[in-house]
Amino acid sequence: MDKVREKGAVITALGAMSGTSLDGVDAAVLQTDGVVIHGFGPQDYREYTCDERKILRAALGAWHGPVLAPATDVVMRAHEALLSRFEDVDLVGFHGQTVAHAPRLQGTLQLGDGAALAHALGRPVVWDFRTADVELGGEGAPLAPFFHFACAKWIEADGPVAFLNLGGVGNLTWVDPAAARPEEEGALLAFDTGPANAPVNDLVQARLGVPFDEGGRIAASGTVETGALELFLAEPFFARMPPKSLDRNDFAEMIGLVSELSDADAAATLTAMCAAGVAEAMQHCPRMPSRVLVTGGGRHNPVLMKMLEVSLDCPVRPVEDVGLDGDMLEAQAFAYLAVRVARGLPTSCPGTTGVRAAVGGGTVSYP
Ligand SMILES: Nc1ncnc2c1ncn2[C@@H]1O[C@H](COP(=O)(O)OP(=O)(O)OP(=O)(O)O)[C@@H](O)[C@H]1O
Ligand SMILES: CC(=O)N[C@H]1[C@@H]2OC[C@@H](O2)[C@@H](O)[C@@H]1O[C@H](C)C(=O)O
Repeated sequence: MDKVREKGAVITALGAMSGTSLDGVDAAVLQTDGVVIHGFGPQDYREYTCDERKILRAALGAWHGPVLAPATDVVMRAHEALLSRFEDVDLVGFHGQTVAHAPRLQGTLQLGDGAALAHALGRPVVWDFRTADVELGGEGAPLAPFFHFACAKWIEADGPVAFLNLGGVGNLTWVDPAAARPEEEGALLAFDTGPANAPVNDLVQARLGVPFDEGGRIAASGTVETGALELFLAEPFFARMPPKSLDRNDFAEMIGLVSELSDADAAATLTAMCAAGVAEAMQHCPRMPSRVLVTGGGRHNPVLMKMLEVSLDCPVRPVEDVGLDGDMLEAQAFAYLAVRVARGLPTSCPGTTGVRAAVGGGTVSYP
């Protein structure tokens, strides 16, 4: 614990992320002083079973009520099982599972009890990363951008780059690596781009009983229905200036737009919606980045990657091209943010969430 408090010491932090696509929990170790990335460590993954996923799905959109306790139980059990596999960890960053997100109305809700996890693991746990930002007028999301800033420094980017995360929802971070600190004005612009994999996952789960369109194989043989795509792009979300963030199911009704289409055409159209949302998002970048570095599960989908390449005006590459791990970047982000919280450093700023002033969000619980 002393090391966590010792100013400037490099911490071995373990981050855990249970994302909106509901596939499972990612966990990864990062060595950092909360500013610079000093190294990457072991990582692991715990997939949710079909039954667990059903319980989590049932909790989506709920702020209270009987669906939350069993879902919290699933989240806690999965995290305890996964995180107890790691040794020699100084600090844990625990994101939890977002089930509801409406920052200007009810707030934002991530399931999971960090105090109970600290007790179970015998290590300090940083959690509830989003509430403080929302209370200060921010969107509470996205939060990975401060880590993206550190990644841009780590890859020694010599001009603006963008990170694009394609999970259940998509989010884009434009980074100017010339800035000294992430909270500096003009260093970062970040926001959610629109739905990413969630609508396709929901479609193929409902129609074919499979959790996602592996390798984009279903979409690959389909044709994009341009009328549905136009209706999608007419949604006011896309014209809105950042900051902006989404709940996983904010675009759930898009499935209705493809309900008459074949499986292949419906999957192709929903996949195209994700790419079109990103293309719209690029218009908000202060300057065109030298490249878009893609992280998250969507980069494994060649149909989606091709659509992005065709519709964006700059190269689109997976983050592996610059030596990062796109399956673990978010888990690493919450390890990084945990150290920042423990050190009293900010984790969001007006450019990333629209919060009134740079703020460090998160609660530290000790065993
Ligand atoms: N091989 C693949 N082919 C096609 N799609 C894939 C593949 N692997 C993963 N995906 C997609 O990526 C999703 C998982 O992405 P990821 O783990 O980045 O999401 P997440 O962390 O849950 O979401 P978020 O970033 O929104 O919180 C899967 O549900 C699936 O839709
Ligand atoms: C409220 C919430 O959990 N939002 C997630 C979600 O998944 C992707 C996108 O929407 C992003 O805004 C955020 O996650 C990432 C990890 C973030 O905060 O940067």
